[in-house]
Amino acid sequence: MSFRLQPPTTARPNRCQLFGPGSRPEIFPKMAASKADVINLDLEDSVAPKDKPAARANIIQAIQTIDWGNKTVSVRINGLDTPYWYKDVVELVEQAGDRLDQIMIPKVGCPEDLYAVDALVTAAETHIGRSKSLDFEIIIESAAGFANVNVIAAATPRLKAMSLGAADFAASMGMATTGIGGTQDNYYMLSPDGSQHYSDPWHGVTAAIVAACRTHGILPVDGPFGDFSDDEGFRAQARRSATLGMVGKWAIHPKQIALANEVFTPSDAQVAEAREILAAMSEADKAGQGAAVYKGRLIDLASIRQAEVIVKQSELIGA
Ligand SMILES: CC(=O)SCCNC(=O)CCNC(=O)[C@H](O)C(C)(C)COP(=O)(O)OP(=O)(O)OC[C@H]1O[C@@H](n2cnc3c(N)ncnc32)[C@H](O)[C@@H]1OP(=O)(O)O
Ligand SMILES: O=CC(=O)O
Ligand SMILES: [Mg+2]
Repeated sequence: MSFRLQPPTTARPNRCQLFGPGSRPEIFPKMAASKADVINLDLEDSVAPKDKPAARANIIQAIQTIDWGNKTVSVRINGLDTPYWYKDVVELVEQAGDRLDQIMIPKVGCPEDLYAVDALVTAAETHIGRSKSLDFEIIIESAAGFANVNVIAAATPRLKAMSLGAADFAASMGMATTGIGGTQDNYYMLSPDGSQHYSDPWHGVTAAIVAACRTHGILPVDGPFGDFSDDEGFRAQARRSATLGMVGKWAIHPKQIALANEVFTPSDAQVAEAREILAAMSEADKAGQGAAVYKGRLIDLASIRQAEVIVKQSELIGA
């Protein structure tokens, strides 16, 4: 560990973020009744330009009137390259009330994007005397976002979570695909025997997001998987993200909620093994040893930190 200690990551369940267009208020009660940890009411790309004002009004009314339980309630605003975002911010802060926990800022490319939104949110909060400070989450979904992810992660203490947006990311990077996440047909390695092995085109940016997030105590989240008919494709993508350190994944259809919760909730077997490792290391400590053998493999002080990740995650979720 560096002399500069890694801060603890925001402590909240964030296994599944369920999205719904702000222009479809009839689904809001279903979203509230779902098993998603985070609700993302959308003002951005799932809402047609002519519907933006009505979507804002729908969302503000729904935040005030629907019982969202203990979910994190977040609204995705429009990007800073549009004429919509400032009204999104001002109307939400001034009218939505304290049940609004967070706004999601899409297509963030540099820390100054967050500085600008922070300045506007701070002014609006001060103007109305809002007692609860609004949190931010962002989407990394551009070449600039990828290139600047580390400085973006340090931009404001409001920032609590960061998602990978595979669709816009692919477009911005000029990737030859129309798929939203998952395996891509042409991204494979050829084995000596001629068989194809698929690689993960999202690996680089995923690892960069996780590193930036963990450095600054922010939750790293995997974004959308577009083919909601492909459960196994979703699971495979989510398992890769979880293995790399992400804490959850978006659901763009209710079918995907259970899949995300399944992958991002540590299994009983994982938790039991983590507890056994902690117990074995406790015994080793009593015997004056820093290393021990568990099921035929080395465990040492780093194994304690690895096991604690799983135990803490299960305790946070209450699994
Ligand atoms: C790349 C990105 O930016 S992704 C993020 C932005 N995109 C979004 O927010 C899209 C979110 N998803 C949706 O809008 C919708 O799920 C769609 C368009 C994909 C599919 O909608 P539908 O055609 O209504 O789906 P479908 O008929 O399978 O719905 C089944 C049930 O789930 C409900 N439902 C659909 N979507 C949602 C949702 N997001 N949340 C809660 N319930 C939903 C339907 O109302 C329906 O309910 P019912 O059984 O009571 O009638
Ligand atoms: O906003 C999400 C994306 O994939 O683009
Ligand atoms: Mg996007």
